[in-house]
Amino acid sequence: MPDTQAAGAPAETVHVPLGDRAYDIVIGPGVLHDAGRRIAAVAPGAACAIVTDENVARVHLPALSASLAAAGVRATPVVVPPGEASKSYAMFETVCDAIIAARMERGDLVVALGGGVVGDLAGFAAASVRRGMRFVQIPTSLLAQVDSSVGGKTGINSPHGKNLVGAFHQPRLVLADTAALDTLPPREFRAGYAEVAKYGLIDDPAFFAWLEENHRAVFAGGAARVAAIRASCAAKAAVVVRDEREDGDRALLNLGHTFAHAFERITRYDGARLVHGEAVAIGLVCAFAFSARLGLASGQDASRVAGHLRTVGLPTAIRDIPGWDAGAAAILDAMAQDKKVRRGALTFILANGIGRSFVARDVDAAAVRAFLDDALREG
Ligand SMILES: NC(=O)c1ccc[n+]([C@@H]2O[C@H](COP(=O)([O-])OP(=O)(O)OC[C@H]3O[C@@H](n4cnc5c(N)ncnc54)[C@H](O)[C@@H]3O)[C@@H](O)[C@H]2O)c1
Ligand SMILES: O=C(O)C(=O)C[C@@H](O)[C@H](O)[C@H](O)COP(=O)(O)O
Ligand SMILES: [Zn+2]
Repeated sequence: MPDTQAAGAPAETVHVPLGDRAYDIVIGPGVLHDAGRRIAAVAPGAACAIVTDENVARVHLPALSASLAAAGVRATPVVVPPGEASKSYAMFETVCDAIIAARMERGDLVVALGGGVVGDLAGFAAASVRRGMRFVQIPTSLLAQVDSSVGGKTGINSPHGKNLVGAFHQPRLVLADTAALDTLPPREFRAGYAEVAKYGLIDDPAFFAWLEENHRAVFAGGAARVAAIRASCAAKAAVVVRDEREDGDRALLNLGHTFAHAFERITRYDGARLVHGEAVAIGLVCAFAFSARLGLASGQDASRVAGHLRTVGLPTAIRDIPGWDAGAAAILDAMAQDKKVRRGALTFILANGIGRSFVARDVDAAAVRAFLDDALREG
């Protein structure tokens, strides 16, 4: 359970001990204003390409630019349109060329200022330009602060599926300014909450129970919110350190995602209909309902998962996706491109109960199809 006592402190650090790729995640209100000093400390003398989106640039780029200028760091902003559609081949090319045009050298930094879209796109550019530049994450959405800024997965989408082109490229530093979340739209905060709940569902039932009790305080901000972010980062860091490149255990972080990524591809990454965290919420409910159907988890646990996510206002059924008209065959077809597929067989993260998730290889596609048929019928 998170320690909310300590959350009043100005900034806290979660260390990610990855040998020569180790880094700190600094969490707290106002850390953005100190970014210049912290960045200059991890990369003395380096210039920065700040990749951000239009929404975030409007509210948070001035503070970052001022902080870098005060620390004597040369910085060039690269601003992309907001939304999942920017995780594209075309935007990847635009961002890489802008970094190169700004004469950024290999030893310079790509700084991602924004949500997971900016983080994944900028990180992949950092992994690619001059065969690998240094990279700093300044996550400004809840989802990015608890998940996407940590662990080094970067990439873009293909029309065939989510995140199908990318690289593992760890950041040198993560600066999570919890005060930056005050400007985040409520829908996006809720979406990020699905990834927070995910950590409880994977292997920490006490954290899930704490969220059931404290979700109002987490949404309200303050100590409970900082505590939830810190606990999420610590949970993710522990898995990443065990299995950086997803040869085994890291797949647990994909709980709900075999479903979620299929929904996102079918809705063509249209954030007006479905954003990633919402897809994850429905995916988590599906993973538990499917586990219950297979006799692994109890129906009670499956209902508890759906009940909590519904309580915070997240969608919990496929039919909650506006304009949904695809059948089980289309969902299965999308799932066939999942990166966890092995020799054509589906891998799911299933659960024996809340906090008791496991990686299930060779899941029977016919069982998935029957489950989806019923889920679509029942709503
Ligand atoms: N690499 C990973 O490990 C990992 C993990 C989880 C999710 N992801 C990816 O992350 C992406 C989703 O990230 P997201 O939910 O942050 O979406 P996002 O980056 O699209 O951000 C959500 C929206 O909020 C806006 N925004 C962000 N911060 C803001 C702020 N402080 N104030 C005002 N507006 C703000 C953005 O402009 C955008 O419109 C997906 O592409 C998903 O696949 C990656
Ligand atoms: O970091 C991971 O590992 C995750 O699986 C975290 C997920 O929340 C995230 O959406 C990730 O991008 C999905 O990874 P993918 O390999 O399925 O694209
Ligand atoms: Zn995710």
